Amino acid sequence: MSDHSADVVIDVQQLHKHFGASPALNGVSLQVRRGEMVALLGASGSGKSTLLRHLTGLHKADAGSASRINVLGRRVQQGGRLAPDVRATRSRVAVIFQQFNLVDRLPVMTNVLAGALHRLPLWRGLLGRFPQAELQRAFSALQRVGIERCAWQRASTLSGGQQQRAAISRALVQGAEVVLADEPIASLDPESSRRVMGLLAEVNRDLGVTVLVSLHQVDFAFAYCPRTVALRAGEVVYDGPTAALTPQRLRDLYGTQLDELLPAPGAAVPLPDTTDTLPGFHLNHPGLKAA
Ligand SMILES: Nc1ncnc2c1ncn2[C@@H]1O[C@H](COP(=O)(O)OP(=O)(O)OP(=O)(O)O)[C@@H](O)[C@H]1O
Repeated sequence: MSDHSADVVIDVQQLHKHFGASPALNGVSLQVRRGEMVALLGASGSGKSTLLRHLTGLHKADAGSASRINVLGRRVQQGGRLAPDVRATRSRVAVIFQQFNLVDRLPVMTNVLAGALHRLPLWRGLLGRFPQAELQRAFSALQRVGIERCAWQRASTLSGGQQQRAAISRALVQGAEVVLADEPIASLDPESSRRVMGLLAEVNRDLGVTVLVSLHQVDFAFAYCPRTVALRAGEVVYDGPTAALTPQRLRDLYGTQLDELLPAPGAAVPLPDTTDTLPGFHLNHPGLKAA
């Protein structure tokens, strides 16, 4: 991988994290190249969220440790200290959480436009006056994920799957080069899960966005992610092609934890899907004025 160091957009070296006396990450090293779609697999408590949160500096590694994280060629943190310009890096990275993706009381459109705030003057965000080009971009992003008809609804009225699709729209409006998705399908039904994973795969394939997505369902890793990094108890126990994760290999890696990673008996195989969009919807709402 060192031959392609310019392509490495996520570079984690020797990441150590304790919460109190308990180790959560124990020397995790990981590199992801531009344009990859990688599953971060692991049972509950294996450290997936903790790792993802370090990538944008939401968690700091153990002070004084050898931990070092670079994203998009810029230092995020080293030895438990955040880089002073971490905000600039964050503006190029979108984070999609399992829940709490959106501001409930605001319209979906406003939530999606939040992706544009990093490149606009503060007053525009405060007054809700967005340039026409940004409104158009937000609407196109909602069309892309197939929920433009929900643009003017309060976010709280959307289903979980629709909320995740809105979060993907926001990432598109942001122009994110990297998407970090933390269990984005953990609380969704299988059909919504398929739709959300399909959209992440589409964004990765069509726009070249690098995607690191944590999952605890191995079948979704098989269906959508060519590469899997598997965590167990805060350590990387596998990093390679998802297709090479045979049932025996998974059993060797996870033992009794494997039940948590397998689909329920009889569950449908989550094959990739395409999105449907509704033609003929237009940008037209008095609540947000183009200016
Ligand atoms: N803020 C925190 N304070 C204390 N301990 C924490 C904190 N966040 C995570 N932990 C602990 O760190 C370990 C890793 O947790 P983490 O949430 O990263 O796992 P995970 O793989 O994302 O699990 P899940 O799939 O359940 O979200 C767990 O033992 C957890 O209890």
